[in-house]
Amino acid sequence: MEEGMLGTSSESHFFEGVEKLLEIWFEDSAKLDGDLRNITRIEWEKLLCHVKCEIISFKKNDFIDAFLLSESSMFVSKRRWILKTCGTTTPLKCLEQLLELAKTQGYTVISDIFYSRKNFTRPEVQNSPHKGFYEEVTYLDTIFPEGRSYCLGSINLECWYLYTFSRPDVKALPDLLVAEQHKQKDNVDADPDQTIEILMQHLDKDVMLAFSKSRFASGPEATTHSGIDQILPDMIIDDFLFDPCGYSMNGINEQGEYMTIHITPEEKFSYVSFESNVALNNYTKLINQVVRTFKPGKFIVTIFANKSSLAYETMKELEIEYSTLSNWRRTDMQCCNFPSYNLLFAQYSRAVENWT
Ligand SMILES: C[S@@+](CC[C@H](N)C(=O)[O-])C[C@H]1O[C@@H](n2cnc3c(N)ncnc32)[C@H](O)[C@@H]1O
Repeated sequence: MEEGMLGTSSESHFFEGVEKLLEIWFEDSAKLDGDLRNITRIEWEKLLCHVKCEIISFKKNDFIDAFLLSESSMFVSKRRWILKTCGTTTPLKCLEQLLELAKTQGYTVISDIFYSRKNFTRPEVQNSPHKGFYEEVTYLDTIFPEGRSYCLGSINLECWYLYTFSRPDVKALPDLLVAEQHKQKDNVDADPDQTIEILMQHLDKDVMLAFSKSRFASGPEATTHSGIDQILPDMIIDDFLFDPCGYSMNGINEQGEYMTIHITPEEKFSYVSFESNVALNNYTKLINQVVRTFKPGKFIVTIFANKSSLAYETMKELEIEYSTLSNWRRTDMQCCNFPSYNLLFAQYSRAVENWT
């Protein structure tokens, strides 16, 4: 019964768990009280219509507003906006509206933008402009003429795409540029920032059973049973269990950090993503815990760290330590230095069946 429930009941059933991830940082606002969190829920709902998803839950603290969406999550801080959406959503289509909303808060200059995603399992079911990375880049280039695009990993197998630009590389949108690009380069990275993503596939069938309505009635039950609440225990969790299966959670803590996990448990296309900006000087323990919680057959890790972050100097150590773990075979590893961020990309597949 349970096997059938997470197997495909109809051969045509498919859900693209792989998310499109947009993160935008604005330069300090020209308005004294400028804050993206002043934007009303109604405005966000209108913006999300362009993406084709809805808000299903909301939690906030003094630092961050966390929206759980029908297809993943949105996090809003004073000058940073993150949108992560899966399925056949169209997040790039809300960009122009986002920039208009940001302008109402005095945010007219972008300091960093990151658009990234893993290769889709079924790119042919996506909607424009997400039918391929080239189409996405062409669309982004019409808005940000100075962006740069990259592909990490193996272009003919598994890969991860990134479109980015950072000041001082890039200016703001031509029509939104204000004349006050007065910050010195030394101040650009005043806020430490790091983001880790772990994108997992071929997940353990028994672990995935927890993320279905036939097993648990609610998100909190699945969170506790699976051990998700132990990954970063200081996070206040907002979780949701979809019917008949599927799970999403956001966590926020008093340091203004977030975590988010999204689970597509169907056996034929199982996928779990973990993302957090928690500040750690070594991510090995966190990666091990996430991997032990979900038991994937393969996964990708990406870590972005700017020059002020704890993680910046230790990314290389992480790589050395983690590649020595005997359970995993590293199939790819690349490091990139961008103007204000370092990026580590690594891909692993399970070498042995042993989960100890
Ligand atoms: C919870 S969302 C999470 C997607 C996320 N990007 C991931 O990591 O897989 C997707 C899962 O929920 C299921 N689901 C059930 N009802 C859904 C709905 N109304 N909208 C989106 N997903 C739904 C999908 O079949 C899938 O297993």
